[in-house]
Amino acid sequence: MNVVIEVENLVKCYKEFKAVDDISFTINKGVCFGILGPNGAGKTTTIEIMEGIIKPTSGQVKYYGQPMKSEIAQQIGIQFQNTALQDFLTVKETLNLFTSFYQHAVDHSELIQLCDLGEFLDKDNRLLSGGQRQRLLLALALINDPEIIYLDEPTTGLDPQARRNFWQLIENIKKRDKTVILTTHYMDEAEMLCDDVIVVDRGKIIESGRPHQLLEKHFQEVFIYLPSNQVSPRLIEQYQWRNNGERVEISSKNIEQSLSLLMTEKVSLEGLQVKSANLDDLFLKLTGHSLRE
Ligand SMILES: Nc1ncnc2c1ncn2[C@@H]1O[C@H](COP(=O)(O)OP(=O)(O)OP(=O)(O)O)[C@@H](O)[C@H]1O
Repeated sequence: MNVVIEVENLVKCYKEFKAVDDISFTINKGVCFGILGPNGAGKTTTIEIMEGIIKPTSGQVKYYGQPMKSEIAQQIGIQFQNTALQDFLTVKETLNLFTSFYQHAVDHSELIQLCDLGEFLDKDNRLLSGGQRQRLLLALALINDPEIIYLDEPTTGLDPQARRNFWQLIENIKKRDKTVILTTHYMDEAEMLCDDVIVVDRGKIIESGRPHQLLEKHFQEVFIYLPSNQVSPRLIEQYQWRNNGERVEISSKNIEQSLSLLMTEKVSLEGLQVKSANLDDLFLKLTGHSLRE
């Protein structure tokens, strides 16, 4: 696979504080690459250095083996977390305005379809819902038909349905062989969209790879859940199951064996749930603290 971006030993200090602490990774063409981590981990600082918006204290970022040049900047699209949209302009007028900034721009009808803007083209920017605003910001990031697209926490603050709609748009962009770099602290989003991820905590990469490979590497077990009132304290103590008062968690390396044990012990299986580990569980395991803390 072609390497598009190489990040080499990136460090960013704010006085004594290291917001980014010696980070290195590569991104291949056509992948959706996730930079994951909790608030303050250093995700935005890292991608702002990659985008050329801020300078690193040391280290470098290469595009196609070269330091960033103006021709490469033309191939990059950025959806910022907080882009100020012009008041009193409609969505259609905003597309026209941004198109005028570029020599080459994508056909509007294609963008409108790709980002699903059709229903609110004549709406004033100030009246857009959160999801509509994010779809417009995505369209603006795509207006110059970039090869590389940066999305910084694109679904933060959206309701679950709007998040899912947005994921579909990103899937559509991925199908066009674009390279997408996504920061997020939503692990379901990363699992759904990302081909490769780095997990960042306190400015350092603590794990990297394909989401499903990371989960296979770190978890051989699945989790079985039962309502607490169905499991006797004797069993909980004997098998050292976790009990949070509402439900009992049974970590199982062999689900058939665990289920037959429960049946032998005459535990009711009503309301039983089985869950595989996800990236949230991985983060907790790696750092000892949850992503949402
Ligand atoms: N200009 C600055 N001056 C001083 N400290 C800064 C500056 N910018 C960022 N930081 C600090 O660097 C650390 C990393 O910030 P960054 O915004 O990169 O984190 P993040 O992972 O993107 O978090 P979030 O999910 O909240 O956006 C934070 O502790 C932040 O307070």
